[in-house]
Amino acid sequence: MAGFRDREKQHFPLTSIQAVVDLFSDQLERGDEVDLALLSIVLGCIENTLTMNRSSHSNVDESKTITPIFPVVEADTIEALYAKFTALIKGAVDLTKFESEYATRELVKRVSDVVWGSLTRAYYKDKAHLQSLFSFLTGNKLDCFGVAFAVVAACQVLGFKDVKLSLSEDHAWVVFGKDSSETAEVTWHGKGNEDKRGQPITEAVRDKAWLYLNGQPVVCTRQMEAAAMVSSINPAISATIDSVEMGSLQQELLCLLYQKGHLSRYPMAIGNLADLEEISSIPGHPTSNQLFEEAIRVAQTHYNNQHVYPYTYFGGYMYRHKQYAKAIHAWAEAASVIKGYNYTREDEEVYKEFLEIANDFIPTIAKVCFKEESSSSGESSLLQNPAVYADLLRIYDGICEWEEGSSTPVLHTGWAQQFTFSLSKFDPRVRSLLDIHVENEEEEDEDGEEKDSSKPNGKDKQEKETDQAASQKALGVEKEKDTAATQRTRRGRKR
Ligand SMILES: FC(F)(F)Cc1cc2c(N3CCN(c4nnc(C(F)(F)F)s4)CC3)ncnc2s1
Repeated sequence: MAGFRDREKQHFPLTSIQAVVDLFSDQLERGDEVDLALLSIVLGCIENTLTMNRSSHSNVDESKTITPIFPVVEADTIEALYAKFTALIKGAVDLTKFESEYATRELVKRVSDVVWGSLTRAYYKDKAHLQSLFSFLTGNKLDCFGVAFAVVAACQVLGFKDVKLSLSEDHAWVVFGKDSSETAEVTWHGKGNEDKRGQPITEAVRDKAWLYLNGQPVVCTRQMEAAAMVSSINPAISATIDSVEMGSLQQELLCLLYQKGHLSRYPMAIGNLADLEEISSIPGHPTSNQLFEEAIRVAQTHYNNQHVYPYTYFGGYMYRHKQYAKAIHAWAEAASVIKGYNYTREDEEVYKEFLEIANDFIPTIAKVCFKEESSSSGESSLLQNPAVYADLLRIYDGICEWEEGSSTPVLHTGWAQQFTFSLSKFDPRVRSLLDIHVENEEEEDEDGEEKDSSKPNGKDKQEKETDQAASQKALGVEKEKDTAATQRTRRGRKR
């Protein structure tokens, strides 16, 4: 049974990032005995010190040098909070009613009610730093991820090894029972939605629903739950300032988890590490590029390519580094994923991602490249590249297909204006280089005669090639030039 014993105590007092990394490393070696409550309280305590009520001059002296400050975390501070958590949970759940080795729906609901019942009545739910057990125990506040995490940590304290955290790209719930065959809502989602705590996630709820990843969520091991806790670290001191020490701690812990193989089924955590490596890469660590590509491969291999964020992470990275053709290609892949979903009112987060891509990033790319073309020798290869134009059509087609069959509309005229603006910046000749094939469908020409499908766009091969050769020659189509990377300021993300 996890507990606050000599093995843990020997790491205290924690006085540096390395000391916290050593504590995590020791815990991770314990396999599924990783003590979630202990680690969450420690991380929450450090985050609280490094990000809350820090006057902006606290560690800047007259010579403007910034002395790094790392809080000293004493054993008895952590032990007291740990004891408070175990007493709250064990005191509120009568285990004599739950004899089985495996959790039941009643047990899970009871634990969720105990956590839920301890929260203060009214507070801003999407404020920062409400994700940890430190926040729960010292402020009685948790965000929606934090409630799900606290339920799993509480079930660990009660000795139920089968209750596991299940994660989508914008929601969290638990699986439990023999073979993790049962599911249960344990927290709320979004604003103005009635919570469904205690209910199972049925096939009807989950199929074609992005919020549940169409039945392909990340079901966590204990070590992956530690990775989720590290991913939920929020280094932000204010809207514009991050704690360097907290960001470094998050990066070192994610890298430790990565090197031990605990991110191998967790695309978003790999993406979070990639984001941090992009801001300040550490020698010996994997590069951002490698990590973004690995996150995509993991989603393709283990989650039937139902995850959107690995592609939008990568697209954002390519966009920031001005590799626009690769960014547009990644967004086309993201659109190919979202088109398989039906949009509902609880999908605002992924709606915002596509809104920014289609109505901000892509029009900006079109403007920048169009300006380049008119200023230089007309050599903006992007706007003359048929592959990029095809990807753009895939993005718009995917978003339209996403809307089809959905209970809530996605598109409005603003989208159409931006679509047409961006498409209009491309050289008209790229269209003649496009072969839009309709996979194994009978094609009919205008008078209803079956068209010879070997003649795409109604032209025979010979005519087609002549057109293409002429356009290619006229366009001098070549590969997108890589341009210098730009430093990215980390985009704070709602958890
Ligand atoms: F549990 C919930 F409800 F909070 C859902 C989860 C979110 C999330 C996450 N995120 C959210 C997505 N996020 C993104 N960062 N960039 C993104 C992209 F749009 F650029 F792809 S998505 C970073 C952190 N990172 C690790 N694990 C999780 S589990």
